[in-house]
Amino acid sequence: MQIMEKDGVVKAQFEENELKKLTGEVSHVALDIGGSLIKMVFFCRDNNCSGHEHGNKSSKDTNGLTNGYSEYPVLKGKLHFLKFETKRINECVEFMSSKQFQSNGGCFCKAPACDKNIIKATGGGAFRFADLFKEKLGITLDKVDEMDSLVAGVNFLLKGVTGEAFTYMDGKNEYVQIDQNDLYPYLLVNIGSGVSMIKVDGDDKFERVSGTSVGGGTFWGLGKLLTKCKSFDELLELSHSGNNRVIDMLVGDIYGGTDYSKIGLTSTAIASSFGKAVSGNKELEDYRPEDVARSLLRMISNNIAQIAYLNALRFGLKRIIFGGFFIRGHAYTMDTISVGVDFWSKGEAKALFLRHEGYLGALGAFMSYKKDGLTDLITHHSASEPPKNLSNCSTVQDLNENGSIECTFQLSNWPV
Ligand SMILES: Nc1ncnc2c1ncn2[C@@H]1O[C@H](COP(=O)(O)OP(=O)(O)O)[C@@H](O)[C@H]1O
Ligand SMILES: CC(C)(COP(=O)(O)O)[C@@H](O)C(=O)NCCC(=O)O
Repeated sequence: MQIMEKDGVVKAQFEENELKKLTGEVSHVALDIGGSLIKMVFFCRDNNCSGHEHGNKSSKDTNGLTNGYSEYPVLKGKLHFLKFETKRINECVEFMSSKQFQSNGGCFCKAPACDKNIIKATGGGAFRFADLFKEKLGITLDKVDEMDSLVAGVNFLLKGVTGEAFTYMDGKNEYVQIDQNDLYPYLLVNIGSGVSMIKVDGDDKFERVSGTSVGGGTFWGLGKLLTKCKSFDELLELSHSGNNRVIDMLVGDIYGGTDYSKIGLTSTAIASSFGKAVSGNKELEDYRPEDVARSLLRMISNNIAQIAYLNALRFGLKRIIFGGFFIRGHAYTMDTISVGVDFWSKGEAKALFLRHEGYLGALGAFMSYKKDGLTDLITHHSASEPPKNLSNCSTVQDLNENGSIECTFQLSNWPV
């Protein structure tokens, strides 16, 4: 069985041998099955951790949990992150089956409300693939609303994980510690296949205020057609060496090389994305795929940044947090978005990015185990070091090494 793609986190944590060691140690799996990717978050107890932190010292069952104690068990371990392509959902199912997630995947607990073959799932695929999970794994997907999950996920990260949020501009990233008393309001812009914009005013207080169908799916879909790239990462990589000016029509192209300063446009500003393709007798083959990829990435990122800014302006929000796997920690994408937000807001609004950008929904679905007795999920320290300077790497992949999150939680529905 091949895992479609291992990002830095997974590579560091889940080489085959490591995966074998995880058997029987995994609990509380949550899925976010989106239009493009399946994101999985699961908790794995530390090997050296018995699973019962405080209270009685009597014998433990095979799960490392106590039998018939008056105290609730406290589990210590890590949250791990993994993703698969939605079109290859069978690989996800095979992975879960091989790790026997169906027998210990839901929860450790025995309370009726917490059946071990029920797992939390969000995203459209929680509806679309419910029968598949039931049929192949005997797992029932307990559906959690996608917007609720995104907000719960981002709030968890912003409150609990040091080094999670950062700004990115001119090749430099800066880690931002957000004061928890000054977290709200903010605009969450989740760039998945499509884009959702959510005004967040409190822990469970939010409103989806806007969205656009021109998102990550558009970039990858059009990019695939126009460049013949075989993978998303190949398309991103290609864009790295491209020059958008070959295809984009700049203000200077229209104004004879000069700025249009009266309305604040420099000669190098893009007047019309892909606009140059109209003039001349060039066919698609006459353009370098890297230039096409670059123009496309710039067009989509700019457009999202502009809609995000307009929504921030609409509600007087100063902080715009960008999530979703479209960003992929890609330097040029983040730079384009940041410059766009800065330019249109005249420096008033700030774009923030997240290290676990693509896992907001899955984390939020994971948090919803709270309702079933998982309480006090406490993170112990940061995912790892705060972001390094990104100037020499094209994606945040390097950053994500050891991106698993150390935590403990308590199971309050453990039978006494
Ligand atoms: N390995 C990948 N395969 C496909 N798309 C990817 C990949 N990595 C990043 N992406 C981008 O991420 C987008 C999906 O982001 P995601 O937040 O997972 O949304 P969804 O929930 O719609 O799947 C894709 O449309 C694409 O732009
Ligand atoms: C329908 C969705 C919430 C699904 O989420 P996704 O799988 O794209 O992450 C999202 O694609 C979206 O918000 N689309 C934009 C629709 C619109 O506002 O025009």
